[in-house]
Amino acid sequence: MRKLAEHNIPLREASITQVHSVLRDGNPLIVHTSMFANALASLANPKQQQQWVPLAEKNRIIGTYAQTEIGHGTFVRGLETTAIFDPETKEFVLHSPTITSTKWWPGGLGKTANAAIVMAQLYTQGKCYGPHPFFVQLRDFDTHHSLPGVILGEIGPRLGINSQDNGYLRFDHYRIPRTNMLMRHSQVLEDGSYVKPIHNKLSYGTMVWTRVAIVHSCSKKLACAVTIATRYSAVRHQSELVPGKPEPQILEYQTQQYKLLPHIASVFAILFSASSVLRMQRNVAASISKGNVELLPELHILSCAMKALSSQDSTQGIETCRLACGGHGYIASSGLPSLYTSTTCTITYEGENTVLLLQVARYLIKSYRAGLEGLPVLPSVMYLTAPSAMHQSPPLSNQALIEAFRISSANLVKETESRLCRQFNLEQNFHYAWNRCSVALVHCAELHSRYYMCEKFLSTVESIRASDRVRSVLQDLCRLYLIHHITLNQGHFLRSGTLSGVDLSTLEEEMYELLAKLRPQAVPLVDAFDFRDELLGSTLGAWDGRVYERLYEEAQKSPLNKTDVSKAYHKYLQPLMKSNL
Ligand SMILES: CCCCCCCCCCCCCCCC(=O)SCCNC(=O)CCNC(=O)[C@H](O)C(C)(C)COP(=O)(O)OP(=O)(O)OC[C@H]1O[C@@H](n2cnc3c(N)ncnc32)[C@H](O)[C@@H]1OP(=O)(O)O
Ligand SMILES: Cc1cc2nc3c(=O)[nH]c(=O)nc-3n(C[C@H](O)[C@H](O)[C@H](O)COP(=O)(O)OP(=O)(O)OC[C@H]3O[C@@H](n4cnc5c(N)ncnc54)[C@H](O)[C@@H]3O)c2cc1C
Repeated sequence: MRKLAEHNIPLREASITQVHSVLRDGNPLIVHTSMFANALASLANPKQQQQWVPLAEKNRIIGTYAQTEIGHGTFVRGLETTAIFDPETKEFVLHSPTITSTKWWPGGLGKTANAAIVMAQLYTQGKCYGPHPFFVQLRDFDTHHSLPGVILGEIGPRLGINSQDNGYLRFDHYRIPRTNMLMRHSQVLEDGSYVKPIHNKLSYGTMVWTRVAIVHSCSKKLACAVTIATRYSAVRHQSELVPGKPEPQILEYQTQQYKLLPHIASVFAILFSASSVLRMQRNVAASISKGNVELLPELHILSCAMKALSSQDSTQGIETCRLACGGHGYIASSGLPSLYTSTTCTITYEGENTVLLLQVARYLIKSYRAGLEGLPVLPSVMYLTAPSAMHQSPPLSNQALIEAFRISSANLVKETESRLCRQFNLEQNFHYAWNRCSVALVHCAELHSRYYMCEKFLSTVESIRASDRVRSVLQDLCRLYLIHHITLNQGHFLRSGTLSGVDLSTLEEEMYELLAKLRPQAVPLVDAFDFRDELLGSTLGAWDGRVYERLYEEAQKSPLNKTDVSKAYHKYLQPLMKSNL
């Protein structure tokens, strides 16, 4: 926090710096600096901001974002916590009517936060208007005791991020002033009348913002993992590549290059996509402040798509890096286990990936149908009904590969839409038909998202300002990324007729050549990510390559090594050894 202040970084921008990576097993302040700060910035009106933002900036108020309940995380409309307006006292009464309405999971809620943005069903004049955000004080600002009517606790150990106190929260008819409803987009007036927002999903804005931040953080986490595994692979010598010759660096094995280089490429693909979505988010935020919500659906879908893909890719990439380090990848001091546990949760939080991909698929199907009818569709999905441009680029050029992605994605959407129509004719119910097609729909969303990421990678590399040598390395990496994902998705390209079996064999050959060509660049590429050793926190990945010394030194810190004979020997082992069992 001192560093943020020193560098004049506003609270809500802390999450896109590397400040949170310093704490490896999660951070009780992360939701405060990200979602809470952003909710105040985007959902509170100017007067409310004046009241709470300075206190939050000074950490007098430490907040969290309390939306998920034990019973509902995904289905936000199903939340059960109520906020009923009492016109007599001009207050909202917050209440948790059932066990399933208990808020569950919010980061920092258990012990750290003294306030929260609470999402609750808004009732006024006898009518429910759906989930709305409220600023709620939970603890006394001086003593830190929970306030009467607020029941708080921590939910217990998790797979990872255990330095973060994820909490639970119940309300017992807890009263807050009317003016604590975040009123930038919708309001409840003193007489209880409701003023609706210009778009009914604006109250979901904090989730959209966080999804964009997650994409960025996924590229950083994956960059840490590939740095560790690549440096280690240059230090580690094992087996014989040629019988009788010295043991080579394990990075010489083609299989090892195949494990690492596509994930190094992936760091760039995710980073460039993150920058593109971030730019779009800034434009949309500026438009919204002028009352224009036209591009909000596009931003929602793009952030869902990129959050889903980047969390999946980075999690898989980190696990591959761990495996690529053999036994030493399993030791905590390698840094890889905590990178994995603090990244795999991004698949679930801020919208479970399948659910987000189904949002993308819904948009694809709607846009495809609109395009067929000649209705206007937004830029990222115009290609679904645009004519094929396959013949215009040289065969197997980067542009041709992007076109192959585009046509295959459009083809899959077309096929799936026909399936949906057939299923609808059988079921006579759109929702049942949708469910029956949902595996295919998720595949549509994945291919569309991959197309977007490939396209962003290529267009960024083509326009980037860099020396010829650096550009050439990035071009090779980008090429490797495109080919790698084509080989992983060969079925779609064969089905759409955009690539033949011979094309795929040619591309595969090229991929193997690229692995060898990029091998000498692997260490410089990860060095260029420029992580300090303190930030990586890894015995295997430190810059000086003293892997074995560091492993040994770290082992000395184990509490079991404080004494030669442990207490457990006297208590359990010795009696067992003498018992003749
Ligand atoms: C280096 C280290 C640094 C680390 C730096 C990390 C970063 C910082 C990390 C902080 C750490 C976070 C920790 C986790 C924090 C939680 O996890 S907080 C809880 C997050 N919860 C979720 O994400 C819940 C997911 N669910 C949802 O968002 C919604 O329920 C769903 C799935 C979008 C569905 O919403 P719904 O209201 O039922 O809407 P639905 O009927 O499906 O759709 C109606 C229309 O609304 C549209 N719509 C839905 N949502 C939206 C939206 N948001 N905007 C616009 N339109 C929308 C739909 O597209 C649809 O449009 P049409 O097709 O009708 O045109
Ligand atoms: C580490 C961590 C931190 C978190 N921090 C916060 C926080 O700070 N604040 C907060 O409010 N919440 C937080 N959460 C909660 C998180 O946002 C939810 O867990 C997440 O949105 C998923 O919802 P769920 O748990 O209800 O999963 P569920 O929706 O119950 O998912 C279970 C399964 O059902 C499937 N499913 C659900 N709905 C559908 C559908 N419509 N179609 C197809 N399949 C479906 C899913 O794909 C999944 O396979 C956190 C969670 C974690 C793990």
